[in-house]
Amino acid sequence: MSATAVDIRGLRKAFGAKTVLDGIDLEIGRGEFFVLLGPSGTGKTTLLRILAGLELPDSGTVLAPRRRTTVYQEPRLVQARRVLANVVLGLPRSAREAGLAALEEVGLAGYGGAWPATLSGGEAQRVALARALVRDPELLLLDEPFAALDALTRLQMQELVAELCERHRPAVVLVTHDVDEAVRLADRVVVLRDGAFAVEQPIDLPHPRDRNDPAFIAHRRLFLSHLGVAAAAH
Ligand SMILES: Nc1ncnc2c1ncn2[C@@H]1O[C@H](COP(=O)(O)OP(=O)(O)OP(=O)(O)O)[C@@H](O)[C@H]1O
Repeated sequence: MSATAVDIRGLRKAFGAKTVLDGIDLEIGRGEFFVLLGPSGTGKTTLLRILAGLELPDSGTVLAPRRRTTVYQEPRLVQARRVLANVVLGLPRSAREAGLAALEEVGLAGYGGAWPATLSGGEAQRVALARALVRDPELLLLDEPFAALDALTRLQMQELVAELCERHRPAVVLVTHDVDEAVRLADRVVVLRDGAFAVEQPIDLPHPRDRNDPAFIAHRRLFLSHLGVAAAAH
C-alpha cells in the first residue's frame, strides 16, 4: 500500500480570466492532517472541491482516494429524516449499527431518533461528523467545519476532531481562516496566496498543544505574517 493518499501535480484552475490555482504540487500522506490557510477568495474551497471530485482541474493530475467525504461549515442535514437516518443516508440497512456507533463516538449516544431541528448548532455538526465517520473515509475534507460555532463549542469540536482523526487516521484536508486552529490540529500547514503556496510548514509539536508554548506562538507569527497580518499585534 502506498504511503501517499493524495498526489497533485501541476494543478491549474481558472474561472474565466481569473487564475485561482496556478501550478500546485502537493502530496499528502495517509493519516496526515493537512491544513490549508489563506485569505478569502484564494482558492481553498476550489482545491477542496477538486479533491472531492466536484470540480475538474484545467490541467495537471490529481490522485485522491475514492473513499472520501466532506464536512461543510453548515451541517447539511435532511430535516425530514431523524438523526440516525441522516448519518446512514444512502447506505445499506446493515450500516445502522455502525451509524449508532458513530453517533456514540461523537458524543451523541441516544440521539438517533431525534429530529435535526431539535439539535443545537454544535450537535448538528457532530451529526455531520458521524455521517462522515460511518463512511470510513480514507480522505476527510473539512471545509471550515467550525466557523459557524461559538468559541467554546469550536474548541470542543476541534478536540473531538483531533481525537477521531487520531483513532481512524484518515488523511485530512482542513480549510480554515483560524490560525490557532491550524497550529492546534495540523501535521502540516500551507498558506495559499495568489494561486500558490506562500509557505509550507510541518508542525512537529506533541498533542494536546499549548497556545502559550513559544513554539506554538512562533508558528502563529509565521502564518499571520504570510497572511498579511502584522505579527506584532498578536
Ligand atoms: N464556479 C465558479 N465560477 C466562477 N468563479 C468562481 C467559482 N468558484 C470559485 N470562483 C472564484 O474563485 C476564487 C476562489 O474561490 P474559493 O471559494 O475557492 O476561495 P476560498 O479561498 O475558499 O475563499 P473563502 O475563504 O472566502 O471561502 C474566488 O474569486 C471565487 O469568486
